[in-house]
Amino acid sequence: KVTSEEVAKLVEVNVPEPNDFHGDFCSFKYFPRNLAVNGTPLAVISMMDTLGMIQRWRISKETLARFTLMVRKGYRDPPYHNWLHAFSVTHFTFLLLHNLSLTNQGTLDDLEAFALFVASMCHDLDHRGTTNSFQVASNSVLASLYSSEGSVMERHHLAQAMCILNTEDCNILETLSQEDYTRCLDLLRDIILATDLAHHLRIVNELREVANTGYDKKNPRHHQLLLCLSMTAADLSDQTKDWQSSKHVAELIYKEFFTQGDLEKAMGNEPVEMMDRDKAFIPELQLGFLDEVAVPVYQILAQMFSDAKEPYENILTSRRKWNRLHDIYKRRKHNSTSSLEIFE
Ligand SMILES: Cc1nc2ccc(C(=O)N[C@]34C[C@H]5C[C@H](C[C@H](C5)C3)C4)cc2n2c(-c3ccccc3Cl)nnc12
Ligand SMILES: [Mg+2]
Ligand SMILES: [Zn+2]
Repeated sequence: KVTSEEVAKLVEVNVPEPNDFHGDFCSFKYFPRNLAVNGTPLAVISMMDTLGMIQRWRISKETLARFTLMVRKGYRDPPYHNWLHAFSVTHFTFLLLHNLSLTNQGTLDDLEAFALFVASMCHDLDHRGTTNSFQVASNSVLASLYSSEGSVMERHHLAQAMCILNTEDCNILETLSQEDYTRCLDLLRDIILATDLAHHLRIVNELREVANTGYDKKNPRHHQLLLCLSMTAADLSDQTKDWQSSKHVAELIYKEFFTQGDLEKAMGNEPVEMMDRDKAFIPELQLGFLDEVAVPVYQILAQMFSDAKEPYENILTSRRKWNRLHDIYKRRKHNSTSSLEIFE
């Protein structure tokens, strides 16, 4: 799947500093989707090197190169849930670990940080651009495998990550002790399953509790909750960038949603409004998602870590812009506007 030439090219070149990719690379305002896609494998290696993970876990550069290329190849090309999404999620995880210094003061231990980074890369592997409920409704193979446990897609992403780790010369965990190896797989499982937003909604009250009482580094449950919060914050991080970038990403997401809605109609099923291009009013749907799901994530994070204020302020700005768009389009009478017209 990955040629030895591709691997050799990645191994031979010097590992650049993060700022060699862009002056703002280490800042929360940087939009990682602007990086040329052929530069992303090297950027992943540069981020891991900067976080000290290559040395700490004695990862061979060749194994890391092959693993990174295999993960990139493990993504399909739907409008949103592709490798560029996984890369942008991984970049935000890098920002959290690097800018909040989560491992220097023991907020997270080294193995948790490493698992969070690897999970970010792998968390949407082999995504088909359809939701968990669509798997069940369409009786997909993945639903037959996982629907009894729930989080169908997330269990598949985890299985794909395990497959890559079990592939010859791709196992970046091979140098870990038996104890660290076992714990790392458990962490990868918990973190990837936590990317199901239904799971996030189940723990969000507990997250608020921790933010109010204060994070306790001695409490293993607080470590677990912070890993889930960090993963969700990374997964939604496109909404914490500048307005034009956030709007462009929302366009990709609704392209995916509406394609699923078209499929559901073709199957004779009624899609939910969010997936129905004839019914969706995107500014309203976006405001709902920001208020009910996304903004609280960064509010809780900023409450726990003062250095995480910037993404919270950015998503509030983004919300204000969606609100303005909502009012402009709500006032216009012709409600036959095509739902994607707002992206013109
Ligand atoms: C901008 C933006 N909008 C989004 C609007 C809506 C939803 C969404 O899944 N809604 C819900 C609404 C209820 C309660 C739960 C479970 C289901 C039922 C479906 C969530 C996601 C959105 N999303 C994501 C994203 C994050 C993780 C997985 C998939 C995706 Cl697409 N990343 N960015 C965005
Ligand atoms: Mg996902
Ligand atoms: Zn994702």
